[in-house]
This record gives sequence, C-alpha cells and structure tokens, in this order.
Amino acid sequence: MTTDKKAQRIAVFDSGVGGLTVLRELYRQLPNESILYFGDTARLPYGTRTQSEILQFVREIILWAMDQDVKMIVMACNTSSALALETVQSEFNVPILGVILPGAKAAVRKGQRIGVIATPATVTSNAYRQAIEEMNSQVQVWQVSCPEFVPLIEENRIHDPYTYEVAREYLAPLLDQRIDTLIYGCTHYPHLAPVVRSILPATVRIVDPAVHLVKAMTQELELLGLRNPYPPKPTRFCVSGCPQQFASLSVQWLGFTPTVEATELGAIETSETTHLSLGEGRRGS
Ligand SMILES: N[C@H](CCC(=O)O)C(=O)O
Repeated sequence: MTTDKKAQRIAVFDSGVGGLTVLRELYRQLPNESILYFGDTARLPYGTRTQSEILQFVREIILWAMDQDVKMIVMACNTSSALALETVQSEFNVPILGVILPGAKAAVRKGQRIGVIATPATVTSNAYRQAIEEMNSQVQVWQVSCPEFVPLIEENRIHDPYTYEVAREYLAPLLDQRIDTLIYGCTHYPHLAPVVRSILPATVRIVDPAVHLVKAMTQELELLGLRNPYPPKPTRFCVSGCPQQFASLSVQWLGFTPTVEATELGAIETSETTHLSLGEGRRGS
C-alpha cells in the first residue's frame, strides 16, 4: 500500500476504449496524476444493458479498484454515470465522479438548442435532459440514441464509409432541429470526431464532456488536498477481455502501445443486501 495518499492512482473506467478520451484529457490537464485504467471489454457494449446489470458491473469495478489502492474513481462512461453514479456514491467511501453533470454544465454555457448523441441506455435515462433543464429550463434538448457507434469504434471501423452513412442518419434529426450545440453523450464518440465534424455545419459547437470532467476532477483533488506532487507512475491498463486486442486498438489514440493486463473481477451476488454489505465491508479498509 502507498503511504502517501496523494501519490495513489486515480481509477478511470469504461466499457472499452471510450475512456481513453478522458485519459487523453487527464494527460493534458493533470499530467502529474498516476492512473489505473480499466476497460470492461468482456462485457461491452454497456449501452444496451439494463440498469441492474450496469449497477452490478459498476459495483464490481469499484470494489476491485478500491483493492488496487486508488484515491478517486472516475466513471469515464456516460452509461454508468447516468444509471449508477448516485447509487454508488452513497455506497462507497471513496470520491466517485461521473461525466454527465460536467458535460451538461458546459453545454448550457454554450447553447440554447442542444443535441445529445448517446447510447440507448443513456438516452432512456434522460440524464442529460434532466441535468440541462434543471440548470436552464429555457434550453431545448433533443437526444438521439446511436446503438451502432460503440461496436463500430471497438471494431476499428471509424473510417469505414458505412460509419459515415450511419452517422449521417443519426445526426439528421438534430440537423432538422437546427441545434447550435452537440454533446458527445458517450465517451467513445470523440473518437468519431472527424466523421461527426464533416457532417455538422461549422457553426454547431461540440461539447466533449471529458474536458469538463477533468476540470471537475482538478477542483475535487484540490479541495481534498489530493493533488499528486510527485512524478507520476506509468498508467496501468487492465481489461476484462483480450489484452492484445485492446492494446492494438488503443495505440492510435495513445501514441504508444500499452502493456495491458488481463483482469478478472470478483463477481458479486445480485441481491441488494449483499451489494450493500460488500460495500460497507470495504469502506473501513
Ligand atoms: N463509453 C461508454 C459506454 C458505451 C457502451 O459500452 O455502450 C459511455 O460513455 O456510455
């Protein structure tokens, strides 16, 4: 165990390579922090899962991450943030941050007619709509669910003509509404920036919530006195699926080939009481 809490890693997790868009921002804005990245690649996509499945996965990941000696947990995943953040924040004694609120805040500062592209689960949750409307009831919000995007990105088909076709279809209803701002409501989607940008008029502003999540993390670390003053340790990459596949897909965004560990999460039982007692058990450790 690390004795100085400030030097501990920050756990960042997603279903797959989406969280790398948050990691990229972390490297830019918080270069001193040491990161533990987890991709739940054996169980992606998350966006077509039920709330109870997401909650179970998120609890398993948090329990595992807490055993790895981390000082903060970041959901680099909109689906998890929309469906599980509030619940796990009340269950675990570790700072846990999600991506929705920082993204919604940034969009409200920029636009009046906001489009959100997201996974089916995030759209159904209405998390962005609610967050935006609570901040400013005058702002109009349109959400489009994009179930094909995550599989296309994870299959490395970003520049496939089919991906452009699908993107044009998903963005058409938002263009019809003359949106002035678009939120990437899934951390995978900034990987599609060249595609999305080529379809949207230049006047439409794009909000990448990752940028604002990392700003919120910086504030939280300051507040808790947990900024790392030491040189960072190399990022540890862990996945539940195939490490080689994750490594070869990620290199285009990371600029280096990561060493990736295969990780098995301890499955936890599904009854509510079991979850809570497991969470409580780790709290004091
Ligand atoms: N990147 C995640 C998960 C996408 C998925 O696995 O469907 C999100 O922001 O929602």
